[in-house]
Amino acid sequence: MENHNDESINFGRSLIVPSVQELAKKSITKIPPRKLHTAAKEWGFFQVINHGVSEPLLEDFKREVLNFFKLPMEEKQKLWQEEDNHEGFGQLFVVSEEQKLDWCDMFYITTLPHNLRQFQLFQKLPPVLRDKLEAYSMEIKKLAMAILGQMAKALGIDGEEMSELFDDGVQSMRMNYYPPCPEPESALGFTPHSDADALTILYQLTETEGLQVRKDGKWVSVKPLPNALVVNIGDIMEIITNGVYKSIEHRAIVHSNIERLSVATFYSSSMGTELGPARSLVAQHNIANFRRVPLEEYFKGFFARKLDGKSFLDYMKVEELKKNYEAPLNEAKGYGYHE
Ligand SMILES: O=C(O)CCC(=O)C(=O)O
Ligand SMILES: [Fe+2]
Repeated sequence: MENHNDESINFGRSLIVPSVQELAKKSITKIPPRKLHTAAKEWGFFQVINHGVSEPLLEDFKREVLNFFKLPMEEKQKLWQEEDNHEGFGQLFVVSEEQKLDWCDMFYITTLPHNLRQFQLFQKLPPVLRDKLEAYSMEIKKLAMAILGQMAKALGIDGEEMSELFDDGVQSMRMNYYPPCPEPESALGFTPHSDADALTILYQLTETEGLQVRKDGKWVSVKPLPNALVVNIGDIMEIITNGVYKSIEHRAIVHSNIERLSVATFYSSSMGTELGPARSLVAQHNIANFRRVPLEEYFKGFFARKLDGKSFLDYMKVEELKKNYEAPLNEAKGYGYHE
């Protein structure tokens, strides 16, 4: 008898992969490293659902942050930034009177490790907010560690090196309030920038669209999904991965008739560590694309500048360093990087 299989046409084949619908029912720690790797490499931005941060906690934290921004000005004033420290209510990256400002009020606070906290500021927080913030900070650290662990696995970064870098990492939070703006076309809520940290986990508290990501030269909106968290790669991760993952420029736009709120939680490597490409990756790549500096020096340099795209990361690039060496010594110092 004739075998029909011999004649049947096969137009191609594909590797068998798991059902993502089934995968999505499990928690983030089960995301196959390859899927995460592709999202991190191609986009540098992705949303996670079933991330393990409980819905009641997200709701409670949201409510407390909304109330926090509704406090009367006299109350907020007690939590305002001081001349010599940028934690509290106010604005970041303002270095001159002439600079164009963002249409945004923010509250910035270092949450981890405990010894880096400004205890004065913590003590002045409304007690319920403080409780919820503690719980949220812990959960977000767990999530960040799970994602970083999976990324390290996908990249082949040595587990011990990763642990040394991140177990005691620096976590800070930036709560953003974007009020309605009378001229939304001529203002921005948040100027285009990449985040300085390793991994940012952003919680969009309102359903208002506003976050935009630069992808192939176009601004793409990140739609707020209920209970989802937005994850993005920061400059430190670009450096640690020796450039395999890239921090992505993003911005926030504002609207004429509606407010928007978000909380970005930044996770960086530990304070005592040196920032540079992971040694286990440099060994694989045979080249280091970024130089090494103590993390503290990197942060001080970052915060001393006006935010401007990804240009601070360029400073860390080895080619950039070479260019500097060719320049006369006084110009080479002109970056304003050292105190
Ligand atoms: O509000 C947003 O969606 C963006 C906030 C942001 O990029 C940041 O806080 O670094
Ligand atoms: Fe950001």
